[in-house]
Amino acid sequence: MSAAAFPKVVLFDLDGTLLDSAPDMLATVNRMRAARGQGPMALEALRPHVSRGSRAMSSVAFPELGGEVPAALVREFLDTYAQELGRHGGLFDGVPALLEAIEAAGSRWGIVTNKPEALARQVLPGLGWDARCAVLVGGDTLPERKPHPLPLLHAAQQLGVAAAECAYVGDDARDIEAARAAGMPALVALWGYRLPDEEPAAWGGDVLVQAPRDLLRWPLPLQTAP
Ligand SMILES: O=C(O)COP(=O)(O)O
Ligand SMILES: [Mg+2]
Repeated sequence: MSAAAFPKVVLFDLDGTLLDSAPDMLATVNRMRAARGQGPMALEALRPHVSRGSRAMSSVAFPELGGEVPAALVREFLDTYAQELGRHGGLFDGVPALLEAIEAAGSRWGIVTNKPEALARQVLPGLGWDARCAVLVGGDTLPERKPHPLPLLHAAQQLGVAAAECAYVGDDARDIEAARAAGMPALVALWGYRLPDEEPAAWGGDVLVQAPRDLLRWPLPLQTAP
C-alpha cells in the first residue's frame, strides 16, 4: 500500500473518535446511582449520549430529574469520572495504527475536545501520548467551545499552520459544524456516539468514515459540501 498523504495536521475529537469513553462513563454513572440505592444502567442506554458532555450524561443517568440537572450533580459526575477515567475503556480499533501512520508521513496530530482540558490531559500519559499529541484544546481552554470554530482555529494557530492545512475528525454534529466554520475539511467518525435517529449524512461533513483504518487511505474522496 502506498503511503497515505495526510494533511499537515489531523485534529481529532476525543470521546467517540479516538477514545471509547463509554465504559468509563458507565462506571461513573453506576457509581453515582449505586450511592443513591439505584440499580446499574446498561451500556446501550448511555452510549449514544457520551459525546454530549457531563450535563447530558447526568441527565440520562437520572431521568427522574426531567432534564433539570443541578450544578452539584454535574460536579459530582466530573469528580467521579476523573477517578474512573482510563480504567475501563480504551482506544477504538485502528486508532494506534492511524496515529503512527500520520507521524510516519511527517504530519502531526492533536486533540480538540469539549471535555474539560484537565480531564483530557489526564488520559495522555497512560496512552504514551504526552510527547506525541502536538496540541490539545479542551472545552474550557478558551471562551468558546465547539460548535464554535475558535478551538479549532486556536489549535491550528498553536501549530503555525493555516486552518485549510488541517482536517478535523469528529463523531458529533457540533464537531462538523465547528470544522466547517473554521474552514477545515470535516470528517464524520461513524464509529462514535449518536442517537439512532441522528443522520450524520445531513451534518454537512466532507466525508463519512466507517472506521479509523479507512483514514489510512488518505487522501479520501473529499467533496466540498454544498
Ligand atoms: O466530554 C465531552 O463533553 C465531549 O467530548 P468530545 O468533544 O471529545 O466528544
Ligand atoms: Mg465526540
